[in-house]
Amino acid sequence: MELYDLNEIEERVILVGVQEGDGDDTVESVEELAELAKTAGALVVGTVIQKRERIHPGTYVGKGKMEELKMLLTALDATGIICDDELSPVQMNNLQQELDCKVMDRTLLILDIFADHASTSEGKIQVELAQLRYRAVRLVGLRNSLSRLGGGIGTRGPGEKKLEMDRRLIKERISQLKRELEQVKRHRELLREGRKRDRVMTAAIVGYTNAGKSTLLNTLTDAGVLSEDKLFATLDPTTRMLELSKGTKIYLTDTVGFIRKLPHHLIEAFKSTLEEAKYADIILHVVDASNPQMEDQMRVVYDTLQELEVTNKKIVTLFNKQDKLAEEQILHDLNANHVLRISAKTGDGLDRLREVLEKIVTEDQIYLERVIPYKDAGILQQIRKYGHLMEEEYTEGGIAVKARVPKDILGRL
Ligand SMILES: Nc1nc2c(ncn2[C@@H]2O[C@H](COP(=O)(O)OP(=O)(O)OP(=O)(O)O)[C@@H](O)[C@H]2O)c(=O)[nH]1
Ligand SMILES: [Mg+2]
Repeated sequence: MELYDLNEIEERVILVGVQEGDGDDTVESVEELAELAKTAGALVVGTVIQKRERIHPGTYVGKGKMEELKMLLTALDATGIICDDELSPVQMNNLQQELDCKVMDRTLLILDIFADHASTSEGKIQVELAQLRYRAVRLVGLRNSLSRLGGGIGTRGPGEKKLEMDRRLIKERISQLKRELEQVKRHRELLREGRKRDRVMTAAIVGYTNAGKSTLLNTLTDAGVLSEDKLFATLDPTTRMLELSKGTKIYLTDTVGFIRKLPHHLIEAFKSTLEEAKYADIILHVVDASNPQMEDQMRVVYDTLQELEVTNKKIVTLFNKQDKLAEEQILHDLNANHVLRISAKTGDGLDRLREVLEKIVTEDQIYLERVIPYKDAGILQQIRKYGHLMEEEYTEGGIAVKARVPKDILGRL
């Protein structure tokens, strides 16, 4: 009989951050690291922040802090530390030797959460790829670190559980995963092309993790996507059709959330998923208006969109979770176009959102009033398929129609 489940080991961790120069968001970043640690199932028992001109290239923190950490580890009975930046292989090894505890970093933590939440084969391939790339250059440090508890953070994932893989095997596995990903990517492209051929616009729901993106999709379309008060609840994009008014439709795609210091390996591996926004016509940017870090989070979203080369889109900014705000917290000066206050949870403001979406969709369409000869009745089918047939009247001279059609279709009619 097993006395304890290896996955349920209690990890007691100390969070470590370095505030470089006059950087000012270290505290917030470390608070978020605590959320990530919680999501990954660890118990945060302490936090250490060091101010330094720059991160120590060999040991992340300086000598003095290292001594402090050693004492804290014993005093707090901690099993490991989590550093708020991605550690180089050298830093990881040195910390491991100096502190003689499990050494983790922000990237390992995020990869672990992704690994835990990946459910589709595409998600799993992407996570494993990102994990292997991260591990490949840190084999020694990770092996020493992760073998300590025999489980927990850093050991979750679709791939090989043991870290005994050698570099050559990892390389082979990486090429295999890349080939598999190529296929999945093509499949995703086909789906996208299919939607494009339908002439139905797509809106991508993007935003910081936990902003309420999935809740919004669920409230609007009954999509039944998992929404949770956890970071990165969603990894795989879900697309649903939303009927705006009779005949006007739009596709909505829920996407993986963004976070500050999103590991480079993840961006690379998740490119095909993250790129859903790149091929959308409209960006619905969901913001958690109840979060004190709202502005920083919005900036991270803009930066990430830029990195993914998502440009020239119509953006609708949605200040969500209004139901959580006190009257004095509500911003009253939101007059800019396409900025709305909503509650995805209560449904407040969503009628207005539907109106805005309808306006955007119809902006791209041209109003048409015309009598179509009976011999060209096929045109009606085209209008029904690609546009919005508002009225049809059968007269002597032909069919009198009032309709809206996408600009690029007009020539064909
Ligand atoms: N009070 C309130 N809570 C909300 C609202 N919208 C979402 N939430 C809550 O916020 C949490 C996160 O919601 P999700 O919809 O999972 O957020 P997400 O943006 O999809 O998050 P990830 O997929 O993890 O990136 C859940 O606990 C929701 O119930 C809202 O309008 N009001
Ligand atoms: Mg979600």
